[in-house]
Amino acid sequence: MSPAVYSGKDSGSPVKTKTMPTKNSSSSLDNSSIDSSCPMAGEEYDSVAIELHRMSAMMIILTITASISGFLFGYDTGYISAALVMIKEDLSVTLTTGDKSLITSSTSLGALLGALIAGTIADIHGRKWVITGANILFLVGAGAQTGAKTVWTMIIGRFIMGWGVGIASLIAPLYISEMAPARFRGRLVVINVLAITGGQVIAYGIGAGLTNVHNGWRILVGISMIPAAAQMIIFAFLPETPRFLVRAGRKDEAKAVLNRIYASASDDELDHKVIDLVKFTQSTFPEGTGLVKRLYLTFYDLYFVPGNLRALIIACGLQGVQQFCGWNSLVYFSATVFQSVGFKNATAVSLIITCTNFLFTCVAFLIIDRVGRRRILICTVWGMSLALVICSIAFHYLPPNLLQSHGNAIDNKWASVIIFSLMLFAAFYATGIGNVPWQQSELFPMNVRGLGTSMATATNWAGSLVVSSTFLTMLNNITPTGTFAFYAGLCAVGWCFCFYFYPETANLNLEEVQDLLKDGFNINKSVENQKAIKQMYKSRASGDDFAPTSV
Ligand SMILES: O[C@H]1[C@H](O)[C@@H](O)[C@H](O)[C@@H](O)[C@H]1O
Repeated sequence: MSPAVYSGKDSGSPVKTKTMPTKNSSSSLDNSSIDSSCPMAGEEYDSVAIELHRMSAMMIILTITASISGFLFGYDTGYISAALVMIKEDLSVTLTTGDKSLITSSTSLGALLGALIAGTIADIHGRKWVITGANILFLVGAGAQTGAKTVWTMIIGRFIMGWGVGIASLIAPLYISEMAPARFRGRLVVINVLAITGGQVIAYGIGAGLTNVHNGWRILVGISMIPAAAQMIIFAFLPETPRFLVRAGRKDEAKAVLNRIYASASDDELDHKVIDLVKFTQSTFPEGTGLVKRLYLTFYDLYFVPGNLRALIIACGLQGVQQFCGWNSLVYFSATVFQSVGFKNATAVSLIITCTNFLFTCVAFLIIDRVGRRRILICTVWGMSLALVICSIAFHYLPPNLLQSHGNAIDNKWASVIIFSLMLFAAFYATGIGNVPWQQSELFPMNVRGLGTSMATATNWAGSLVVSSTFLTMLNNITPTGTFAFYAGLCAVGWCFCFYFYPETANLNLEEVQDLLKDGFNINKSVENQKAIKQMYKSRASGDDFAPTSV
């Protein structure tokens, strides 16, 4: 594959021949104007040009508004750590380990189910309305928990909210990546991850502040209804993605949306962009194919077209590594762990860990397009393993019953090592595997993107479910030392997966990713191609090395 040189006629890629744009195109895109028989569609043109425009303020508004979904994902998974130590007897009983595991994992189970259907619903009804649907689930779930008087009401509330979380976790990055100009896509998707980790920090912060407030956890849960309601209202006024509109045959509307994203683009450039999208998104199903047949064909394409299957293996594998490294055991239970080893304000200590996660997601934001996804993972996943080994050793030497013997664990040197090692773990995690898997939509061609991202997101939540429902039992049965050593081993396996299966996809456009995966995982080829592609964008964008990812 020769990097970055494609025919505008064939690929629809932003990286194409340097033929100049046509001057005679119509601004109105009826169906015939973008039919392949149309003269304009047959001309060669410079489709890099539109990608070199500055990003509009509208794109930033869209990204921030969509990222409220990420915030809710983070907040709703984050507050449970504090809530579990605050609930005490407010649900009529003292929570057992089983109750805590169920309350926590019911969200992951709901999210797993939500993620499974989200991609298909988004393909049928559009991305925008799926976000609204997730908001309704957030509101109902939070309402049920805020007023919960029993453990089961709490579990059901968390389960309903989980559906919202699962749907939102898939749809927000999808919405952003389908809206984003190619060269800003990597970073814009990381903004959603910043919102997730920021949401976790805020949940922990409010949790720490409300620790001693009677029924404070109800306030903590209730607060989540504000952003959910706000996003629902704002989204009513925001557009669908151009891709969905094109696929639905609403090309003029798609062009209008593109006009708001590429605010300074010429009419010609916008028309050609729509033509590109048509080539990418047009349905391959014969006219009149029913829903069941469509689903069957999409499944078939995803699992039996080798390139798609490789994309699926990578996307699901990365999401699996993200979850089975054990990070979320800390998000959900760090306060419980710190409390059990004798920290006085356990939630405040947990806050240090989530803040580290947030700060290093900012680092990822700065380097993801520059350094590349693969390189970041190869350089960070081994560090997670190392940090967990240190943590495991420190737990081994930590005196039991620290609370009774010392008053506060913070005075113990092994306790400090635990905090330090978990901060190190969080830093390595957040820079790499915490966000790279959310770039998943760039791996799939449009015809299997909804289903492919559903499968990958479901893998994420399945991992989260397993971790959240087994972590406390593991602590009891194989001790914290054994538990963290186990996760260190899984991180090592995760590193091997990244090394052998994940090619570098940064700076590639969609055709290049598909092409790359067609006949193998092509790790070496992908790494070699990077320099040439970066160089090409640098010269075209006059020194801007903020290169594109995919269409
Ligand atoms: O990308 C996010 C982020 O890393 C969060 O901290 C974590 O809780 C989520 O599971 C993950 O998907």
